[in-house]
Amino acid sequence: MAQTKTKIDIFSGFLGAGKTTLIKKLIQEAFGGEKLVLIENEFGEIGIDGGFMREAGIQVNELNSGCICCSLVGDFREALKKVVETYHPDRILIEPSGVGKLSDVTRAVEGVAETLPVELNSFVTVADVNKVKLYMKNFGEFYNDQVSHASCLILSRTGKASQDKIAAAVAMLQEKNPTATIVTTDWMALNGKQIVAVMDGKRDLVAELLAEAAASNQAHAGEEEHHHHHHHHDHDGEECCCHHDHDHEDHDHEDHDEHDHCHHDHDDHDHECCHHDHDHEEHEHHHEHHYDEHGVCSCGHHHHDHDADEVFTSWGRETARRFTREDLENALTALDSGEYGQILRAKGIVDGGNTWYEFDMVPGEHEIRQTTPDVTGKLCVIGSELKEDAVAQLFGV
Ligand SMILES: Nc1nc2c(ncn2[C@@H]2O[C@H](COP(=O)(O)OP(=O)(O)OP(=O)(O)O)[C@@H](O)[C@H]2O)c(=O)[nH]1
Repeated sequence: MAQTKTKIDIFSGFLGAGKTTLIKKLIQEAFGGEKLVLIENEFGEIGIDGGFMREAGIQVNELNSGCICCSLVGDFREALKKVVETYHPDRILIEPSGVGKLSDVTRAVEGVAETLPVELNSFVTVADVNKVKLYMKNFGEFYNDQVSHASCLILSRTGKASQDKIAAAVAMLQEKNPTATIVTTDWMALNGKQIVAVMDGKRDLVAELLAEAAASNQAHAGEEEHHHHHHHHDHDGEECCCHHDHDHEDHDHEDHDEHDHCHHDHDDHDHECCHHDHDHEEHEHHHEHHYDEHGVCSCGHHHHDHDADEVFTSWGRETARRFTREDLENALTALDSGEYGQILRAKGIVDGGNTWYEFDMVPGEHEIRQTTPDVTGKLCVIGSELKEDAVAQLFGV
């Protein structure tokens, strides 16, 4: 009798998009009775979601050691293999880091699928309807990869969004991914089973992606390749002298019509091999690297993909400090001011004295909820150009 394959579903999406929320909904409403394993890869030093999921009795394997795209070739494949061999689950849900590239994850899954009884079932990307434009522009290299490689795009927060906002988001997403089904209905109005039916509906795309991933895996195994492929040369020996890949293909030339203000000049990283700042946003306009048509910088080096940890910083602390709701309100409001860098995500769980609080923050909104005690308080803040000392001071830790 043929062995039943473990289905793998990947839930990609930028920081704070709603991946965990969606996964929880599907676990409750659609995957009942199945033996599930959730693999989370949080970008950050402190895993917050793991505890929440454990409460629901779901096996969680956290890989907090940086982001998935950095540790992909080693850790991630190993973790996936271990999970399959140890638990033989019906389904593995993978939640990559919000700043992971979906193409990296699917490639790794495909690598594992060659030797284990697993099949890539779906790869969805959750996108906050309010942030599509902003993130496409500022973090396109990561964001657009997630959008363009998805078999299904699921918009979050559409319940409160205007028709125009939703239509604009859909148009931008369709430009990057014309074939994916886009779920625009507020999740609250849908049953998880309806969402899963859409996720499962794009088998032709799965086949396409598998073929693409297989070809890409082969290319990885081979020697050097053309500059615009999404390859990680740090694994096969070709690095820029700054030890990072640089890929500029996703940088657009749109004008700055939003008030977004991220400046990726990487002051705290030594990226000046060619005596130019590797500034991801500014060179949309200044082209300080002077690339020729082969993608070779004037410093004589190829520049390829950025690793997430070049662009995003995560700050995390475990703390026994007590916070009132007001303390948290003030801190989360201050985080959104721009004074602490461009904060993209904050979450945590803290002792509130008579109760405990957990909180979530994405640009423009935050939420504080009462919760049950944890073993200690945890704080996590992710952003670009994060002022870590100031953040620590803000939380008084
Ligand atoms: N109103 C509303 N809030 C949402 C929706 N989706 C997510 N949220 C809220 O947004 C915050 C972040 O959601 P998560 O599900 O943790 O997002 P995530 O993509 O897992 O975030 P990371 O942990 O950064 O990877 C939480 O406070 C959610 O309650 C939605 O569709 N509507």
